[in-house]
Amino acid sequence: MQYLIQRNRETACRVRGLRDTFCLAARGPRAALQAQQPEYHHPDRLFAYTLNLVRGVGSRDTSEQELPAYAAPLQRPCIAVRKTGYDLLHDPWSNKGMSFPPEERERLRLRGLLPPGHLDMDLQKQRLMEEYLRPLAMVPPEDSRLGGVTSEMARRWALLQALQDRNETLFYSILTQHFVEMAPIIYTPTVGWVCANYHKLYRRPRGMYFSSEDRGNMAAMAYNWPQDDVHAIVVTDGSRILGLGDLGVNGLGIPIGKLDLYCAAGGFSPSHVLPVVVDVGTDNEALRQDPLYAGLRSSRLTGPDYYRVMDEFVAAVMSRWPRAVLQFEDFSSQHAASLLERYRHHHCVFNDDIQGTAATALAGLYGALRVMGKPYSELAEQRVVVVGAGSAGMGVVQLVAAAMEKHGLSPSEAASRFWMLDRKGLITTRRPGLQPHVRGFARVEQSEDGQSLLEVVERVHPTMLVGLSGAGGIFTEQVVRTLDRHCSHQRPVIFPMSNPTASMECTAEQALTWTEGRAIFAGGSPQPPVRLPGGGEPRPVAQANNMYLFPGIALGAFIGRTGIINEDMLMTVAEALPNMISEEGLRQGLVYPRLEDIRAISARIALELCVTAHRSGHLNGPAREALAADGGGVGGFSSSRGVGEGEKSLLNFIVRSMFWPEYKSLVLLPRGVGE
Ligand SMILES: NC(=O)C1=CN([C@@H]2O[C@H](COP(=O)(O)OP(=O)(O)OC[C@H]3O[C@@H](n4cnc5c(N)ncnc54)[C@H](O)[C@@H]3O)[C@@H](O)[C@H]2O)C=CC1
Ligand SMILES: CC(=O)C(=O)O
Ligand SMILES: [Mg+2]
Repeated sequence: MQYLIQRNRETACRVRGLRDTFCLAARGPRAALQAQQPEYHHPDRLFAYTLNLVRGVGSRDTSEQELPAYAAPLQRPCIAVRKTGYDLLHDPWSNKGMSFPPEERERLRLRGLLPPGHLDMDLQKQRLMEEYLRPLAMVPPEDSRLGGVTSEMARRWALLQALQDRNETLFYSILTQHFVEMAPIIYTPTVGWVCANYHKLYRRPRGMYFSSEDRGNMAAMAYNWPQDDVHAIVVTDGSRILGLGDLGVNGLGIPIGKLDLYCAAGGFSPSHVLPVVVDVGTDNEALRQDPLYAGLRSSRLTGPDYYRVMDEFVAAVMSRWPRAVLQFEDFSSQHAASLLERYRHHHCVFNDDIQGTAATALAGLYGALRVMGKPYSELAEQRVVVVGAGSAGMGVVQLVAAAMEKHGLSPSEAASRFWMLDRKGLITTRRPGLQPHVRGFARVEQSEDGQSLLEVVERVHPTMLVGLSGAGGIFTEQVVRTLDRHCSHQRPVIFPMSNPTASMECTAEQALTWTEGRAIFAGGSPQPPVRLPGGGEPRPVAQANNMYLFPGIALGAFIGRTGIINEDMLMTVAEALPNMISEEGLRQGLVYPRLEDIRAISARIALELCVTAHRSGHLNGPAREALAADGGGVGGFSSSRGVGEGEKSLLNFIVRSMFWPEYKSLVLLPRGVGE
């Protein structure tokens, strides 16, 4: 028997080169097992068995009586692996994708690296064969909800996704070079289609999954992620993905898309960002019934249970990566604002839909004033109708009102410049159960409660119309023409900001046609240039999307170690962005700077955020030192505000800190070094 072990050990060591592990594992009662179970005479099988003992079972105090129970898993053939976690998933010889059973996920440190659901090999084959036989069958041109995403866009997404899985440096090099062309492929609108179909498109794991079934384990799970130094995390609970509603764990596509922009536009390194979905169930019945759906099939947690899961998640990731910026993305309004309030004072968190969108909308409205040759202070004269009183709409109203106060209005005067509508129409103080932050902007004329958008526009004569409802097409021809007719002393400003394309409240072509070119327009998703009847050059169209700001906000907060992101910072970046519009852009009616310059824009936004943070004592680390130092100049911006010497130095520091995708020399570390 001793001889048998010796022989097997030597063979296994020779074959596998894993002597240490094997020798450790081969101590104890394995000899008896070999005597009883001839299949363990094969070195691979003996090795796998002993390895399993080391990893899990074997950590217990074993005895010969227990051997048959230990032997049970080995009724099925097994192979030896040395890799665990992320490395194992990316090893094609051992990877099983979503077929890893729960005990292997635990033992091999895969927990959190795969969706919580399980697919057996039959389902995996079925999914592949469906696509094999009907390529891109998931793109239904007739599905108006996802309109705007063609099969060609889906094909390009798949191509880029496969490249990103193989070679991130090449992926980001191409993406930064062709940003304007490719942003609609990796981000809105294509990402909306991707999320709706993520359970069919899923190939390789990307990011992390925490679920309500992981309660009690999240702090440990965070260590399954292979990177010790994460700089930015984008998390969703999948409850409100763009204007597409509850998509459960499929929503992970959004944090992935956002972080692609963090890297391409904001200069974060791809190896230091982490996309996450927290799976608390889904109320999307169609997904729950779909055999390929990869998330929990229970209905969504709510109330204290929900917050317990989120608290544990935030504590887990913030304790492993305390310097990371944590961005909340596409949480339904039921939880978005309360989550932000819950964590914003203790961690560097921000909600992109509330805060990033608010700053972007305010920047666009200032941009519209610049297009009209008016000063920012004219904002206080505007009459603003906002359709959609959810996270995004309320965030916008609050920040724009704060800006009006800066321009001299009292809080009540500022509130009186807004008319908010939700799916029940105009919101007045008559509405029961209004949350305090909505009540402050509810109209006091209670008899008008529930008025339609058309009635409001007819009566109020707004100058600015913002859509954040997710309700595609509700800026009808009649609404837009009425708005235009009553907007005699300035051009009407129309921002249908919902995403993806089919959820936009109207298109650029509609708004410009119905107003005969007078509208100053910006839409949530990209729009092609519009050629108006009567000829002339096609008019380029601005995109009112928070992608203009969130990469720079996160970059500034991370580099400046600000610890918080507050309203002052949002206000500053909103004021800075329109200053980057070129004179030609203003002539063309563009309310945002050129998207081609997104990296320079992000660097500048990061600078503005850091400078504001410095004023309130929130700037820390090397960024604060850089601001105090003299430095050389950095070019590339058209800003009306000059940049002082300290700021030049800080801008240099920011630009130098940004990831740039290029191949670098790789060296092989000798064994033992850096381990
Ligand atoms: N362009 C951008 O940067 C951003 C765009 N968005 C878009 O804004 C939309 C809303 O996002 P959230 O506020 O987070 O969602 P939410 O679910 O919190 O709020 C939606 C609001 O729209 C209202 N609404 C729905 N249907 C309506 C209708 N037919 N008429 C009037 N109001 C209606 C709802 O009552 C609710 O008040 C989404 O489509 C999202 O993609 C959100 C963030 C950023
Ligand atoms: C752009 C974005 O964050 C949204 O549509 O939700
Ligand atoms: Mg969003």
